[in-house]
Amino acid sequence: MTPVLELKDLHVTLRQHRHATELVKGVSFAVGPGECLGILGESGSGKSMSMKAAMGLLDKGFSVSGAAMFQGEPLLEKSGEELRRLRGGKVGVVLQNPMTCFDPLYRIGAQIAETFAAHNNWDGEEILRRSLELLEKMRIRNPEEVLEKYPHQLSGGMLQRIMIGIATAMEPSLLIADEPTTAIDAITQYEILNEFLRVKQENQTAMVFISHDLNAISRVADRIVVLNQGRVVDEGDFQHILHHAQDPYTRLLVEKRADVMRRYRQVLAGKERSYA
Ligand SMILES: Nc1ncnc2c1ncn2[C@@H]1O[C@H](COP(=O)(O)OP(=O)(O)OP(=O)(O)O)[C@@H](O)[C@H]1O
Repeated sequence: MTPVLELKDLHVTLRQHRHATELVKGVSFAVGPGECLGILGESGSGKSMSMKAAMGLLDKGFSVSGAAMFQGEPLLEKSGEELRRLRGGKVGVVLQNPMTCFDPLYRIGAQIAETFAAHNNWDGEEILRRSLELLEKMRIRNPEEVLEKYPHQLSGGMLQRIMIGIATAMEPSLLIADEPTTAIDAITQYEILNEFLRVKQENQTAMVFISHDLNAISRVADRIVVLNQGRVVDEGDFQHILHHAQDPYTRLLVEKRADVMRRYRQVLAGKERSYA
């Protein structure tokens, strides 16, 4: 089966003055329909850069080589306009900083409606119904009021949820989510991750879920790729990463998680004793 997304020996180099710095050094992976690939790695390891390069989101200072294929078509050969059409249509992209994805001058409702209208032939009533539905799915209270707000009137977490809502409502073939739950509290995060799982199962959406949060990744990802300094250093399912990861940073994340789980069990045991 043709993967939905495939990166083959992807390199990204930043050229500044006469200096060239290679930031992504030959990354390869593939994601199939209904599969979620988690990309784990510390800050600066090249997680965002790899996906931005594939989706044409880097400016002219960066040169990209290798191959990135979407449903068998080469992405690196597509024009800026073709890639723009793909994003928000067949490919949903949820970026790290939600503020940059909204226009400060327009109300949230108008921005959701614009995205819906650009990619569907829904009438005004259908757009309003779907806009309210997406806010409700993202656990946003008073959705009618929220549609009337400007971006600066909402919290970062709310904007992040709205962005996830828009991307998932478009039922894309591929959803790329870069640290999508960083600004969201733990309980809402749990519900949002369920929404990712639902979309993956119901629509057979392929997903790339970028995070440095091993717990979040372990809930949604079927397979995990670990990046370190622009290279893939570990790859496998969650159990493999938990027990056999070689990379020191991955080990550190795994140990930190084990430590949290140990303390959680101790607290539970303490509670049980005090109830006895
Ligand atoms: N606009 C830029 N100009 C110059 N270097 C950049 C730029 N953006 C990123 N880099 C560098 O590219 C490397 C990879 O960055 P990238 O954003 O992919 O990291 P990341 O793994 O996604 O981490 P984070 O989670 O912190 O975003 C880092 O060394 C970073 O400093």
